[in-house]
Amino acid sequence: MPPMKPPSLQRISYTRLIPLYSPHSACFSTSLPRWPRLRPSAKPSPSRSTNASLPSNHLASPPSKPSPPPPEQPQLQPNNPKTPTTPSPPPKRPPPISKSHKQTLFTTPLILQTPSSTPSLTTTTSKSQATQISSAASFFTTGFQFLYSAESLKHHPKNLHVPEIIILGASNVGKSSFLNALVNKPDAARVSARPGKTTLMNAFAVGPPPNIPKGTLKAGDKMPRYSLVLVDTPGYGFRSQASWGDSVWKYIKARKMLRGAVVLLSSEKRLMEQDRWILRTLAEANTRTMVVLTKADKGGGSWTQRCGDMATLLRDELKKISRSVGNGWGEGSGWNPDIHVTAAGMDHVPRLGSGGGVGGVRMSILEMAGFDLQEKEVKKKDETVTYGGPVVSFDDIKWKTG
Ligand SMILES: Nc1nc2c(ncn2[C@@H]2O[C@H](COP(=O)(O)OP(=O)(O)OP(=O)(O)O)[C@@H](O)[C@H]2O)c(=O)[nH]1
Ligand SMILES: [Mg+2]
Repeated sequence: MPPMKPPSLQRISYTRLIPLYSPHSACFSTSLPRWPRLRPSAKPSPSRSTNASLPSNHLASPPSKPSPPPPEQPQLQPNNPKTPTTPSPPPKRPPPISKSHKQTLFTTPLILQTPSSTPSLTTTTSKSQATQISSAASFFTTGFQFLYSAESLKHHPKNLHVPEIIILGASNVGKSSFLNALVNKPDAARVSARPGKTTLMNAFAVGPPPNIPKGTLKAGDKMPRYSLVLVDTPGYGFRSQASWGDSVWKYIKARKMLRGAVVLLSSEKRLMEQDRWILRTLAEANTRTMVVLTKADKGGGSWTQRCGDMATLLRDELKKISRSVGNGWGEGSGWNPDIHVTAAGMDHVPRLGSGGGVGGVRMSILEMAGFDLQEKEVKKKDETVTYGGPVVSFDDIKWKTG
C-alpha cells in the first residue's frame, strides 16, 4: 500500500553534538547535546515504567556500570533506616552468547516476533516462506548499483516510477551494515565502529529492471533499470547534526515514490527517547513503517529472550503511538506488527546470505514497497491509491554507470 502523506510535518532536529574531533570544537566547547524537539502535544513519555520492565541485560545508552556502595558504608534499608545491611554484590554480567547460539543466529533466515508468537520469537521457516525468501534474496542481489549521495532534498534526482524505502535509526545502530546485508555486499555502504560515519543520504538501486509500461513514461524519461531504491541515512543521536535530520524529514515529507521506512533499533540498548520521537513522527507523517532490531548477536545473555522482550515492548509502544496520533496509521496499515530481528555485522555479511534474519526482512521490505511475493517471482502490485501530496520535480533521474 502506498504511504499516505501528512498534511503537515514537524521538522526534525537531530541531536546536535559537536564532533569531538572537529577542528572547530573548541569554538563550541560550551555546546551541549540537544535531544530532538518533541511535539508539544506529545504525552509524557512512559519511558521510565516501560524501561523498568526490560531485562537487566538491556544496557542504557550510553552504557553505565552499576556501582555498588563502598563496603565500609553499609546500605540502609529503606523501610527501617536505622538497620544497616551488608552491601549487595554488583549485578552479574549475563554470560556471552555461546558460539553455537551465534551460529544458529547467523544461519537463520527468518527471526521475528509476530503478535501471535508474542513474547517468543519465531525462527522456523515454512516451505512456502523458504521459497519466498529465496525469491526475495535473488531480487535484492540482482542488479545492485550505487545511485547518488544527497545532502538535501533538492539533490535527490526526480523519480516517478521506482519505489523507495528509507532506512532510519540512531548513529551506529547498524543502518549501513543492514543495507550491505540486504544486498549481500560487504562494501556497498561504508561502515564504521565510530558513530557518525554516514553523513549524506545515499541511494542504492536493487532488483531486476522493472516492468513499467512504456506508455506511462513521460516523454524524455528514461526507463529505470532497477525495481527498488534503498536510501541509507545519517544516524540521529550521538555525533549527529541537526541539518542531517532536516534533510531526512524534508525527503520523507515530499518524496513522491517513498513507500516506507525501516527503523532500526539496537537490541543491546534500551529504546531511546529519540527512537520514540522518530516513530511518532513517522506516524504523524503516515509513512508505512517496519521496525527491525539489530545486533542480536551482541549484548550477552539469551538473545531470544532479550530480543523477544524488546519486541513486545516495542509493539506496545507502537500501539500507543498509533492510538494517540489517531490518523489511521494503524497496526498492519501503518506499522508492521511483525518485529524482525537481525544480526548483520560486517564480519558476517559475506557468509550471511539470507541468514541473521535478513531473509525475512527482505520479504517484509518488498511487501512494504508494493511487491507481490505470493508467487515464486516478485511482481510489482498495481497501485490503486494515488499520491495527493506535493510533487518534487528535480533533474531527471541519473543512473550512474560503472
Ligand atoms: N556484532 C554486530 N555488529 C554490528 C551489527 N550491525 C552493525 N554492526 C557493527 O556496528 C558498527 C556500526 O555499524 P554501521 O553499519 O556503520 O552503523 P550505522 O548505523 O550506519 O552508523 P552511522 O552511519 O554512523 O549512523 C560497525 O562496527 C558494524 O560492524 C550486528 O548485527 N552485529
Ligand atoms: Mg551508516
